Amino acid sequence: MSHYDLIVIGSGPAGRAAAIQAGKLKRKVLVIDRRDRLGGVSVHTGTIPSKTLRETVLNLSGWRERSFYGRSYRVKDEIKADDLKARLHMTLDHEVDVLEHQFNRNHVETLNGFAKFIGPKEVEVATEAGETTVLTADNFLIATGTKTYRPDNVPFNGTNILDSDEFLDMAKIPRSLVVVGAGVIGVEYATMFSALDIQVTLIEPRDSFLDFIDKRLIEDFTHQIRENGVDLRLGSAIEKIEEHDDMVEVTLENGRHVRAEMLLFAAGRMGATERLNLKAVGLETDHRGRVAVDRKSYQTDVPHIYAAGDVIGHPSLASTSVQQGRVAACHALETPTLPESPWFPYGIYSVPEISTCGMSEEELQERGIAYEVGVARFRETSRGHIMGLEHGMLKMLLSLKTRRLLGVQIVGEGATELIHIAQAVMNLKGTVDYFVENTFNYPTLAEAYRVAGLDAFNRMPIPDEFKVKKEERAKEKKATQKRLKAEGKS
Ligand SMILES: Cc1cc2nc3c(=O)[nH]c(=O)nc-3n(C[C@H](O)[C@H](O)[C@H](O)COP(=O)(O)OP(=O)(O)OC[C@H]3O[C@@H](n4cnc5c(N)ncnc54)[C@H](O)[C@@H]3O)c2cc1C
Ligand SMILES: NC(=O)c1ccc[n+]([C@@H]2O[C@H](COP(=O)([O-])OP(=O)(O)OC[C@H]3O[C@@H](n4cnc5c(N)ncnc54)[C@H](O)[C@@H]3O)[C@@H](O)[C@H]2O)c1
Repeated sequence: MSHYDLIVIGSGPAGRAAAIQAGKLKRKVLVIDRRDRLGGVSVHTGTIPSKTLRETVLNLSGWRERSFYGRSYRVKDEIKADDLKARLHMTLDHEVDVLEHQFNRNHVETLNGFAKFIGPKEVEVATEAGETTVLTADNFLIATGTKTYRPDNVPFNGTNILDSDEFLDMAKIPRSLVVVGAGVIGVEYATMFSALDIQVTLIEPRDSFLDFIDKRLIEDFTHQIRENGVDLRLGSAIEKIEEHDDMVEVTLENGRHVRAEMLLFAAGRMGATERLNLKAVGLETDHRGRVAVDRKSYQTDVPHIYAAGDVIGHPSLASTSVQQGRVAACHALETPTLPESPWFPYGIYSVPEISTCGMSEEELQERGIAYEVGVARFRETSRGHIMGLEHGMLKMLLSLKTRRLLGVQIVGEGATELIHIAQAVMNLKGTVDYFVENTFNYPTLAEAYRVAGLDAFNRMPIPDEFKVKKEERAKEKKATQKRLKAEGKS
């Protein structure tokens, strides 16, 4: 029976980062994944495919050029499912290739099969062929991520009533699409397909959506997506979903009906822990199948078993999963490491993009923090004119007491890249003065930071150290007059 320093269950971003970290520390590490290809949800059905699809949609539809050439401008007239899939396969193959190479270089062993605990330091791995292997380790990392939430009353059929894992496999692009759930997944896919000129209805039972984003930004975003053709129905709980003559019909509790060729059900995800047999190690999960951990070390209640990534819940991002996996491996292998920074960005790859870092205006109000706001619109920047941007804004929130940057919210082109300036300034404890003192490349969208910074700066009280004292100024004036007189110039 093989024994390891660390066994990682799941090869998504958390498992991958943990395994490579263990390899760098020259420890014996094994990654088990039930899929025959490494990479997890992130590479195969989540982050990478959805972002590749977005890029393909924007390129083939000519979306970014339409403000110059009109709404009917297209790079390719008839876009088919195969056009979308071609680039997807190339990107995924490349991602898997890079990952396998990284594992090889770092002596990370891999095994394909379903893992379950059979004892505190023992897992059994079952292959698809029905063979089983038992392996032991000093430490374990549960990085099994999530699976889609599929309630029994939704008649999933794998063809036109799909969850988000199946969605990218569609045989044909529908002419009309209903997306249920205006969470991050629902909003991203709804807006991407709307950019392909597909009639999209986005249904959300609650009266609001993406509540962790600043309300003003969401208002701007809602206006834009409605203008782009998304039929957003908030406060619309679903009574039933049925299939009639190749069409999907959604009956809403308010009595209204929505019909479309395809339905995407994107109402959240559940921790993939059901088959791990966590009872065998004395661990429990919450109602969504998630495992509780100490948020600094990622240790579960069983000290040699760690958990990281989506399986521990919020924030459930590939980006944060990577950090968590690395920190967990270091802790398990008793190696000091740098902690995670407090401020990390959210990126929503909708059309248009949204990205935020730090607090929203609502959060500042709840906490009773006195603040000032600075706003810049992309159409007011030269880069925005060059790119033909009609929309897009950056909103900056600053403490009136300390002048520190507390939050930045961006909607529009390049938001997910631009946000890292805010992240750096916030983590380095920067103030509004940073944006006023520093020169930005011109013409860039990043210049919006300077514009928003100045907007707030002009309304903020000037700190004492910047104020030129009256007496000092009078003294200076006198000294200058004296000097000029002595030089015979006055
Ligand atoms: C459509 C979509 C788009 C997304 N877009 C973004 C984005 O743009 N940016 C971002 O940061 N995040 C995004 N995310 C979230 C991101 O994909 C997840 O945060 C990330 O994949 C979580 O990584 P993880 O390491 O927890 O595991 P996962 O990537 O979920 O991988 C877990 C792996 O464990 C395996 N596994 C499960 N159970 C077992 C078992 N018992 N035995 C063996 N193997 C097992 C699974 O097969 C899987 O391969 C998106 C998610 C989705 C669904
Ligand atoms: N760009 C990114 O970072 C990115 C992209 C996609 C997904 N993700 C991650 O994936 C995870 C899952 O995303 P998600 O959008 O599926 O989940 P979510 O929890 O973000 O959103 C689910 C939405 O569905 C609604 N809903 C819940 N039950 C419903 C029901 N029965 N009928 C109709 N609507 C219902 C909820 O009100 C909510 O608005 C998120 O945690 C997110 O962080 C991240």
